[in-house]
Amino acid sequence: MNTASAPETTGAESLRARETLKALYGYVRPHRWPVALGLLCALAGAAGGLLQPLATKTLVDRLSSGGTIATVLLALTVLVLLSTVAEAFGAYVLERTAESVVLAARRSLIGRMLRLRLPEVDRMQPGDLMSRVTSDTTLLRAVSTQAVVNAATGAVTLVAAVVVMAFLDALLLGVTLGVVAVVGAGVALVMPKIGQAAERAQAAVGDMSTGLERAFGAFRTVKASGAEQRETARVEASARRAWRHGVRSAKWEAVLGSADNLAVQLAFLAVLAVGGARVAAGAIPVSTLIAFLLYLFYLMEPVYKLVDAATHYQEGAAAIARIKQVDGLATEPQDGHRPARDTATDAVRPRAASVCFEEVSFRYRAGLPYIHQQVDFEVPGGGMTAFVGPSGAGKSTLFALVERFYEATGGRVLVDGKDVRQWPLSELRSVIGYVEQDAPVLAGTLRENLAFAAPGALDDDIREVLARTRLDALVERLPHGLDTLVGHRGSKLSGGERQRIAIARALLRKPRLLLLDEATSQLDAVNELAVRDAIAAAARETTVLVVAHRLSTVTDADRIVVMDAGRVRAIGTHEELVEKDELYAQLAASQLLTPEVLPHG
Ligand SMILES: Nc1ncnc2c1ncn2[C@@H]1O[C@H](COP(=O)(O)OP(=O)(O)OP(=O)(O)O)[C@@H](O)[C@H]1O
Repeated sequence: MNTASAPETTGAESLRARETLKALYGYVRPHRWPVALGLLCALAGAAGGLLQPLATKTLVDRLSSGGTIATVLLALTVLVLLSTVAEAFGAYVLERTAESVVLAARRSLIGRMLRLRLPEVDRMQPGDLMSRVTSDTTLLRAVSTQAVVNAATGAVTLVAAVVVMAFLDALLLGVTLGVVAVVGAGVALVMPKIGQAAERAQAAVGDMSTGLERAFGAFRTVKASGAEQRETARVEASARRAWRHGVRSAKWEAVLGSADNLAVQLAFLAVLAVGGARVAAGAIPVSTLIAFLLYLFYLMEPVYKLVDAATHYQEGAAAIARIKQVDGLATEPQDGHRPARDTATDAVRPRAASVCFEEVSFRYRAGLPYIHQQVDFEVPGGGMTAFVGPSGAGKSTLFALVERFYEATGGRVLVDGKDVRQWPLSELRSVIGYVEQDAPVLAGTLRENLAFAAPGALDDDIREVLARTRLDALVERLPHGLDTLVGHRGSKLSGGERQRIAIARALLRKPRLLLLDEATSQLDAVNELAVRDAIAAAARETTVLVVAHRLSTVTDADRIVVMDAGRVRAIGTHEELVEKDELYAQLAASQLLTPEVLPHG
């Protein structure tokens, strides 16, 4: 058997339990006073219940001795009313606090999500990450408040009832505890199964979100590929898995739910038998047996509360484990710099930034092949530098290293002569305008999209940039102008419009370094010419780096860097490279720029 790993597993589990309790305490701590108030109300309600059997005993005793019962009845009524009000108020305070706990957990998760490092997001599924915010946090609701209070009131009232029962008759108490202990042992065995099922159900909910996110992310492709049914089946499979584990958890919860009842019923029978014999023998009066039996049923409540608390703890522990997993993911450093520079109102004209790669090697993760090896080039401030080369050569990855989405495995990337790792991250990014390959547009209005990277942009600046990127005609055409909604991922716009919006967004930032990754690939000839003019104008005051497949768009560049298989092959102007670099000459020839250099033969 697997004896060697057994102690290790147990150790890890007990550590997990400690961590879970610590995390739980972390969630409850800021709300300790409302939780204490809820607890107090619950205890007041429970105390009312605890006194009821004693009052009943007094009532029976008075009846048997021919005394009046009006005062006792009145006291009983007041007791019932007060304990009901206390319980209701306590329940409200706790529910309110539970919502606050969920909010706090969500805020902390949301705050973390968008600061995650790119490599972490690469290896996680966005849908699963989202379900931790939307679904897992809801499981904290019960465990952080109701379960805490149930555990406390359950334990206190259980002890109080046991003490009173001990005074009534120690032997009967012994019988009761014996039965409860046997059932309790069974409960302890079942408990971890609920936690396990809950964790698997939550993971399946995460998979479900991932499946839906995947399908909506390529909605048109899904439809065009006739893949609706397959994708539906995929998501449904996760939904069924969540159902299966949910049902498994429900099964064990039902077993537990009946356990408290079973314990009390069995104890009732045992007490009835033993107690009956004791009454018959004259060892105890009948009123004591009645009071004891009433306490026995009263025990049901604290036992139920304890079982309920333990069940919620198991579910909550599963959610906490998934939430804490996000806490374990690496985030980008936060520095004091303003996240987005209000460049629109900057009085000082920004300086063009230089870029230098020094012997840079890079791979996305240990174990994966190297994308860059010994990449070495220098781009002075200003002008336009183009990166060309076959697909997969590592051109876009260069930009990812400049933005410090990923960090070089070896060598240094310098912006303005300073290693990007020495720059405060938000300051580094605030000097860069970046148009990524797919030119994403976000759901919202056109204005929001344009001002996304420069929230303080003035209307005049927006107008100027719109004209430079030839978007002014589009804005006039749109029903609500700049305030028109562009749809999910800009679905209501054409590909070329989306690209021009992405370029306008980057220009509006007035960057010192502009990174354009295949930014004009979807533009028609007229728009492309206009946008190229806008980029050329930007290159007079900014350093512009472009990745381009169509060489026609970069022949005017001040320098062209030819990349191949993660290395720099050659650097020069178009004319120089046509002369000196075979790969570039072939690329140029295949794009009909220089038919005379087509390979001979
Ligand atoms: N996040 C990532 N994780 C792992 N590998 C990646 C990741 N992004 C890109 N790659 C791999 O890195 C290599 C270089 O990609 P990159 O996007 O830099 O190439 P490129 O020269 O810009 O290509 P293209 O011209 O087709 O856009 C590719 O082989 C790609 O599969």
